[in-house]
Amino acid sequence: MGRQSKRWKKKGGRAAGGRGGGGPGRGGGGPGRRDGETYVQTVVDAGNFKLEAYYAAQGVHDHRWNEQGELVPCNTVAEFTRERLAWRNAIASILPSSFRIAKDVSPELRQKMEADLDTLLAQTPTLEDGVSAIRKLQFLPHAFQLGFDRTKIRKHPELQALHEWLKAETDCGHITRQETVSMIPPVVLNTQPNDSVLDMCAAPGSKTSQILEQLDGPRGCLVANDANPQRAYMLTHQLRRIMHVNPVVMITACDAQFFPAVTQFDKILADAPCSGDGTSRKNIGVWKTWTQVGALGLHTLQVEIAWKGASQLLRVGGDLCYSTCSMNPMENEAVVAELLRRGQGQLELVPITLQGFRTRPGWSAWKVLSENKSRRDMKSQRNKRNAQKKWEREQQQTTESKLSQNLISTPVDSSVDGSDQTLLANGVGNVEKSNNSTIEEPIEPDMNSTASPKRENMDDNDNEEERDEVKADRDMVDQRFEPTGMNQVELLEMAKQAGLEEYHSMTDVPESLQRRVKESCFPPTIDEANTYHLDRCLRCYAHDNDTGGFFVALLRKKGTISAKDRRVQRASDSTVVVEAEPPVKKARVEDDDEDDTSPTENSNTKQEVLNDGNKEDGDNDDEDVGDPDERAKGNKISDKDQGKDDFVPVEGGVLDPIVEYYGLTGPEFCRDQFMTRAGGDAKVIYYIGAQVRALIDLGIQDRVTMINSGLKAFVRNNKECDCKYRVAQEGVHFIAPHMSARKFIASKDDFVNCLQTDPTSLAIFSDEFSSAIRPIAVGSFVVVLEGYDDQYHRKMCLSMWRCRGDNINALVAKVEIDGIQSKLQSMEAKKETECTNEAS
Ligand SMILES: C[S@@+](CC[C@H](N)C(=O)[O-])C[C@H]1O[C@@H](n2cnc3c(N)ncnc32)[C@H](O)[C@@H]1O
Repeated sequence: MGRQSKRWKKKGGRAAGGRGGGGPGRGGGGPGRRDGETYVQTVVDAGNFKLEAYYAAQGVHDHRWNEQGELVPCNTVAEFTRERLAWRNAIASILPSSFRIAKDVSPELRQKMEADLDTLLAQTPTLEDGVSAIRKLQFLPHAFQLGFDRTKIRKHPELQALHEWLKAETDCGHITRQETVSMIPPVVLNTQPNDSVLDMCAAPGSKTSQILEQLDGPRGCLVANDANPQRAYMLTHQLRRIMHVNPVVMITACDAQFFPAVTQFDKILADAPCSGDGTSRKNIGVWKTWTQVGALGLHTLQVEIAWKGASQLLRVGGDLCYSTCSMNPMENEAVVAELLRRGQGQLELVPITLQGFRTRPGWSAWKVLSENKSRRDMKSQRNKRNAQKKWEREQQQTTESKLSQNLISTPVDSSVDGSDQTLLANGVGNVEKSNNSTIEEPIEPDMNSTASPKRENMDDNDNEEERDEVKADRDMVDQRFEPTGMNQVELLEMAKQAGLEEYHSMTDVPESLQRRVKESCFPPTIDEANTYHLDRCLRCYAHDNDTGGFFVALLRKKGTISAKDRRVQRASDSTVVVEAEPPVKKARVEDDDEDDTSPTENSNTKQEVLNDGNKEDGDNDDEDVGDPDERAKGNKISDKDQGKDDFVPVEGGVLDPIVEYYGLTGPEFCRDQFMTRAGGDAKVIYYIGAQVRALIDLGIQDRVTMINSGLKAFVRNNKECDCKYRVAQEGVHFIAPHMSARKFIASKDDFVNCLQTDPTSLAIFSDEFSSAIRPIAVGSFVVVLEGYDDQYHRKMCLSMWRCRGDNINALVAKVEIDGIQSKLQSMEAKKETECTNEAS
């Protein structure tokens, strides 16, 4: 695939995956849009000299791929420079889109989807020279990387059909958009269907959902944890959205380095919090804020998280995958080396390869570089910068408010160009007048800023002076970067110009930096390097596969690491390996689990059901969800709330009538797997995987905040019928196999007729189907597509409601109905093709 040379061209605000402010430029077309593009381009072009000098000095550009596809040293200045520019251009261009087809999509549907995609891409013009429209990722079946980025797909008229297709398939859960490099750790971890897996830093959850697909059955277990309860809660929604609700998942919120060792897992993913400089292609903040301090500051946390995983939470023989989206050896090889050092031979690196994907071997040597500034210096520098920004913002706001009053009350100034007049005509008075243009500075999510966007005057037509300055700045960057030779002295000189110093050991490190620079930051000794095989780690660079930057390593545990071994304390290091787990404060977060408004059941359907198809009463399950303000208090915990979210067994008095009504039986049926929430008054009954239940019995809930687990099996009706609980669509595929009552097999036509959001008269169904349904009492029942009654994983079951009168109603969200319809269509298409083939 030709590498995409496209540069940043997004409008301000949304430009780099950042959060956009309002104001001129939003909505496109106006001067703000043009300026936003210029602004982002300006930031990226101006670069971050420190970042570039740091990585040049580390040796990122020392190797290149030759024509035979081998990684060879750069032997000349020209080779080095070419390599550096290829890297620089790649990290400064926008990340192309990538996605994968979900594993539970049937082979027929997958074939149809891939054919649809081929057709769509055949109609797509080549938008950039040398950019192929799509490539299949060889290291993961049914994963694709497109030649264009998300915004281009959304906005380019000729990509409209592709955009619609991606949107529709994403909505019904058939594809998951995920960065190419983010797909690597689950591939490397190679989870088996019955494994127990811990994802230590899981939010927002792209890798979690991929692992979940690998588990592929009710016997495994996946604990997805994140320190931030809000993010962990988002993870629940994310998994729901892509319909990866599964009884084997438990979502927790806990500092991973203190995760309680109540059990040991087969596989662990430590996708650690990192400085994220590999994300420069979607996060403009990297260019503006990167310093080496971020990585140094995270090194200890990364070691502690991964060490906790490897030493205590991983079973002997199990694998831990450590990954970051950073290229920094402080966050990568230095962390892995420290794990191997502490493991004293009980941990080893496993060689990994990714088919069809260029990766570079991990390093055994690197430099420890830092600015010689104390925390206090850095803080005061930051404060000064923030004060300056605040002042600029205030000036800006004052000017804007004066201008907007002026512009509204006075005729349009003839110097204002046509675009601004359009804005005024549209009633947008909030326009900066000087230089006839405005610009929004994007706010990146990682900046934690809620301040209004700063604007600068950088109109590329009218402000040539400014543009020249930017160009001069860029030229200067390039000049500073053009080494005359390639030796380390020169590279270090560049780093020095950027304010960085090299330290060869802890004794070199000034006292003021000793809290930041740890002994474990330094490269291994020669003896250590010979046994660690750090070259088995993988480095992924943006220009090698047109992706983000990434690092991944796979560690296998060979033997037990005893408490004594774990109590390692490095003599010259202030890092203490924490043995005792401090009590984890449980946090309560907003939770809608008891709220029967999950996306899997549309409000339209619910209304019909509650009105029993006859629209007579307004008995509403939603009323019972508690005071939303109370529930949205964030992660503060009160004594009252303590343990309220915990999962507890369902009382016999509640479960027995359900078991009887739906005839729940069979060798696999296990009452213990039905649980409810302590504070939920049994409004929802969850179906929980056996291994997850075992974790609950081991007391995990006493040590971590439980965000969510299992899936909704039954939901209380508050409606007069023989059973208080109806089957929830979310769990129907897991409940139906155990049902011996109120379950009906439907022919394809009857099944299709069930797929309505409104109550449907039984008169339109076959005699066989309607005569089976008519006699049953008002209440919940389940329909399974003929031929799928022994293939529940194919998800052809519907939760239905027998209404009063002669109606039935599907309790299924519109988006899920669409998904099932598209599955049925592809099955039909496949059948037709087979018939045609047979006939010919
Ligand atoms: C790189 S992101 C993880 C991305 C995620 N694995 C995915 O694929 O979507 C790092 C995550 O670590 C979380 N985090 C930060 N410190 C943590 C800690 N001490 N323990 C657990 N999670 C932590 C952050 O909230 C963040 O969500």
